[in-house]
This record gives sequence, C-alpha cells and structure tokens, in this order.
Amino acid sequence: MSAEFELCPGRRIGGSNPCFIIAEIGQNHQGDIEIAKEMIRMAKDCGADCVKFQKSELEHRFTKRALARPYNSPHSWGNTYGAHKCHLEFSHEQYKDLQTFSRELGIFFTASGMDEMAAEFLHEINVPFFKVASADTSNIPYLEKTAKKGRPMVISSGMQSMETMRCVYQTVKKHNPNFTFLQCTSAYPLATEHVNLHIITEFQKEFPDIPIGYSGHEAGISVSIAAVALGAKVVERHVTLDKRWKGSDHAASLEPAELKALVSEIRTVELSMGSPLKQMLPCEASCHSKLGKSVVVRRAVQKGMELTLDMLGVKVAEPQGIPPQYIFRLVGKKITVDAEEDDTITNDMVED
Ligand SMILES: CC(=O)N[C@H](C=O)[C@@H](O)[C@H](O)[C@H](O)COP(=O)(O)O
Ligand SMILES: C=C(OP(=O)(O)O)C(=O)O
Repeated sequence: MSAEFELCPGRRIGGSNPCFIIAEIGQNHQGDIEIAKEMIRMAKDCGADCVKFQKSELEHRFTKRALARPYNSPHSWGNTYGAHKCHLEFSHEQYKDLQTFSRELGIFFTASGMDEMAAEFLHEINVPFFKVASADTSNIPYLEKTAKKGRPMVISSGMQSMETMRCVYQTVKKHNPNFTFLQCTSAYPLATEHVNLHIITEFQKEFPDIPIGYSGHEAGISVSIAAVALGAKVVERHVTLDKRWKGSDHAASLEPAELKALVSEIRTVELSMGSPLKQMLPCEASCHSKLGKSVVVRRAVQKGMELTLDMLGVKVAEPQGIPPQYIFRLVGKKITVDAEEDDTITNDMVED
C-alpha cells in the first residue's frame, strides 16, 4: 500500500508530495485574538501549509483538582492552572472567526482537540484533519472515537514507547487508513541529545504503510531540516512573534525569519534528494569535458605492439578517449597505429 493520502482538500502527503509544514500557534497567541490573526498572517507569509491551535474544553480535559492546582510559573496567566488555561482558551465563536480568517488568507486551519469534547467541536466546524497531541496518543477511547469520525489524523508520539505506538497503529488502522505518526519528544525547549531522529527511521520500518513526520520542540531549524532528509513528510513547529514573550512555549518556537528559512530550506532539501539512480548527468558534461580523464600512452608506441599496463597512463587529455575504468581491457591488445607520448587512445586505435 502506498504511504500517501489526502490530508487537506487538494493536498496529499507522503510519497513524493512536498513535506506538509504545520505552524503550531498553540497558545503562543497569549489569549489575544488579534495576535492570533497576526500569527496566521505571518505563517502564511512565511510559506507554511497550515496553522494549528490547541482547543480544550477545560472541564473535560482536566479534573477539578487539576484545574485548582496553583500555577506559580513565570509563564502563568492566572493563580491556578485552570485560570491560566482559561486565559489562553478561545471560545467557539473565536475559533470560527480564526477559521474564516485563515480560509480567506488561503492557509489550512486546524487544532488539536485536547479532549473528546474539543475534538467533537473541531469535527463540527469541519477542520481538514485532526491533530492528536502527544498527551492523547495513549488515550485509546479518544483515539477510537476520533478515528471513527473519518478525518485524516496527525498523531504525535511524545512521552510514548514503541509498544504503545504499535497499539495506537492497530487501534486507528481499524477505523481509519489515513493517518501519520510524528516523532516527538515532549520537552520545552528540547535538548538536542533527546531529539532522537533515528526514531523516524524506526517508525518507517515499523509502519511502512503510513507517512512518518516530525514534531519538534528544539531551538533552531537544522534538526527539523534533517528530519526531512530522513523522510519526514510532515513537520510541525511552534511559532511565535517574539521568543522573549511570557509563555511556556515561546523559547522553543520559531520567529518569522526562522519559519521562513525553515520552509525554504525544507524545499531545498526536498529538491536535492532527487533521484536514487547514479549516473553521469547532463549538468556534469562541462566539468567532464574540461577535467574528465582518459587513457593515454605514457611513451611512443609503434603500430602492431601489444599494449602492457606500463605503457598506459590516465590523464586529462585532448581529445578525450577511453574512460580510465576500462584501462585493463586494453592490456594484451595490439595498437593499430603509431602513437606519441601522451596521445589519447581511442577505440579505433586498438584491435578488437
Ligand atoms: C504536551 C503538550 O500538550 N504540549 C503542547 C504542545 O506542544 C504545549 O504547547 C503545551 O500546551 C504547553 O507547553 C503548556 O504550557 P502551560 O502548561 O504553561 O500552559
Ligand atoms: C501537544 C501537541 O503536539 P505535540 O505532542 O506534537 O507537541 C499539540 O498538537 O497540541
């Protein structure tokens, strides 16, 4: 089966389709709809394929006690975790507004449903695909319900084991063929030694019939570009207007110039992956005609002499002649003309 499917209307992923680049706005909008819109515009201007938010129905995602936990972090927007999350949560109407705004700009819009009710809402507003955040990847009841809705799914793998990912694969596959796994380590910012890009290759071996991608929380863009060279078909990165802003994710996010560079570098790497066929290309012809080497005679030889290896050399010659990889085929053959030192040997100068 081909590891390729339509993730958004008219946009396929996997196979030889371009890597799908998700600008994860998440909660970096600071709870301000105008900042959110500015970020959508920025993502579009930088060439991202899609913007993504995080939608929670807080009382469904968290227990009462979890919401009541004090949250004293410098990144907190409230005294309790509930008050903090409430500040960062957009209403249904605001989501619809952001969706319309994105549609008018011409960029795909979606969100991770951070609980079943949020996924239900996203289904109602007809997002092109569901993002499953790492915290829900082992939430099998959630996965079953979400997979049954029939939309493509992008499933992250932070905090999970390969055994769990096998189980996730079986669970989703039963109901929905169109999903992708993203290698992800859930630490903010992510230290380079914990990225583990090798997992992309392991996922490709374990799950050959789905596209594999990467959701990164490291600083900078080089690791995400390397993920594409390893075959990542989706790349998701948090984006921000300013890394210094208050909020847990800003430091591990890309500013506009970085997002723009990421998109352009990914496109360059994709183009450069090219063909698996090794052969001399037409674009190498001028280099070859200037510097390519040929078999020549080291010293004068007379017509009728049998060629030995010590008579032959390899040089940049004019005209070009027999390529050096065939030098041994000449040994033992008779030369049919007189030749001077440095003369190129061509096929018509030796007997068959
Ligand atoms: C695992 C997960 O959901 N991670 C998300 C996606 O990467 C993050 O954006 C969190 O929502 C964020 O780091 C939480 O920050 P705080 O706890 O300050 O609201
Ligand atoms: C947490 C999320 O993503 P990831 O697990 O890929 O970081 C998310 O999409 O909300």
